[in-house]
Amino acid sequence: MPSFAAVEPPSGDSTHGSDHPSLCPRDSRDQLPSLMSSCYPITLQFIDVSYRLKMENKAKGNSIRRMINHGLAPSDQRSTANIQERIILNGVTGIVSPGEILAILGPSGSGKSTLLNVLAGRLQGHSFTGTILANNKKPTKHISKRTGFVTQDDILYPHLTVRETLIFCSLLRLPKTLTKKEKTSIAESVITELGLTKCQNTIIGNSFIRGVSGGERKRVSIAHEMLINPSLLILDEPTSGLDATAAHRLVSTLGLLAHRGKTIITSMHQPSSRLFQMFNSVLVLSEGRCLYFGKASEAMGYFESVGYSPSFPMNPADFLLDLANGT
Ligand SMILES: Nc1ncnc2c1ncn2[C@@H]1O[C@H](COP(=O)(O)OP(=O)(O)OP(=O)(O)O)[C@@H](O)[C@H]1O
Repeated sequence: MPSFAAVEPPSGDSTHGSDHPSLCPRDSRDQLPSLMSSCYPITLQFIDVSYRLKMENKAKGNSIRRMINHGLAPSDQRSTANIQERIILNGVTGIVSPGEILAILGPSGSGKSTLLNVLAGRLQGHSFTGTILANNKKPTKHISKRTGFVTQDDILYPHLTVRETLIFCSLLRLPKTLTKKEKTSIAESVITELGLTKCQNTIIGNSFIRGVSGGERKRVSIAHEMLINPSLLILDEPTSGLDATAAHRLVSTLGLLAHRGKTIITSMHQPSSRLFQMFNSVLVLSEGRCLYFGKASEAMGYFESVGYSPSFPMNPADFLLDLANGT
C-alpha cells in the first residue's frame, strides 16, 4: 500500500520547495508505516477567544411592515435600524495536543461551530479577538495547509460513487508532482483506512437518491480531508444523525487517527457515555462562555467539588449539557 505523509524539519514553517503540506521525498514516503501517520505534530492553543457580531435589531417589527409605515426602501432602513452587538464567544481558552481528542460540548446555539471556525482560521476580521497559537507560534499558511475541516453538512456530489468521489478529489487536491497512478493509489489507501471498501462502488446519494448510509457519508467527508494527510483535524458534529453504533464506530476511527499523532477537535451534540469516555479533554460551552475545560475523566469530579452532582448515576455528557442549559 502506498504511503503518503509529511516529512518536515522540526521548524516546519517553510515549504522547502514543495507547495503541498503532505509532500515528502519519494524514498522516505515509501518507508512510512501508514498513510495516516502524522510527521508534523501540531499543538493548538487558544487563549481568551471572543467573537462579536454586529446585528440589526428587528424586534420592533418586520422589514415589510416598517417599509409600509415609513415608505422607505429596504436599503434606507438599514441606517435607521438599531444595530446591536452580540457576543457569540466570550473569553474561551483551551489547548489540544497531538494524540488527543478535544470534544466541544454545548447546547444548540452555544457557539460550538463558531469556535471551530475560529480555530480553523475560517473566521477573520475585527469581530474576533484573542490569541491562537500552533506550536507556540501564530498559525502560518503552512499550518492551515495541514488543517482538515469536516463541515456539519456533507458537501459531496450525490451521483458519484465513494471511489469516484475520492479519486476525483485526490486528482484535484494532491500536488502536480505526483502521477495520476500515485494519486489513485492514495485515494484507494484512504478508502481502506476509513473502512469504506464495502461501499466504494455505491453512489453517495442524497435525500432524493438512495446512496450510502449516513455514517458512510460522514466517513467519506473525513476521507476527503484525510487525502491531504492533515496534522490537525477539525470536525463539526460528525455524529449528528448517526445511531449509537455508527457514532461509536466513527469516534473509534477518530481515536485511531489521534493515536497516530493527529490532533483532533470535534464538536458533539449529545454524545453517549461510551463516546464521552473516548475523549481526552472536553470544553463545555454555554451561551459562548466556557463552563469547563479539562480532562473528560475529571469533569464530574470538578462539578461535584463545586456543589453540582447528579442525584442518580447518569451519562456525564447529559449532565454537562443540563448544566450548560442552566437546568
Ligand atoms: N453570521 C452570523 N449571523 C448571525 N448569527 C450568527 C452568525 N454566526 C453565528 N450566529 C449565532 O451565534 C450563535 C452560535 O452559533 P453556532 O452555529 O456557533 O452554534 P452551535 O453551538 O454550533 O449550534 P448548533 O449545535 O445548533 O449547530 C447562534 O445563536 C447563531 O444564530
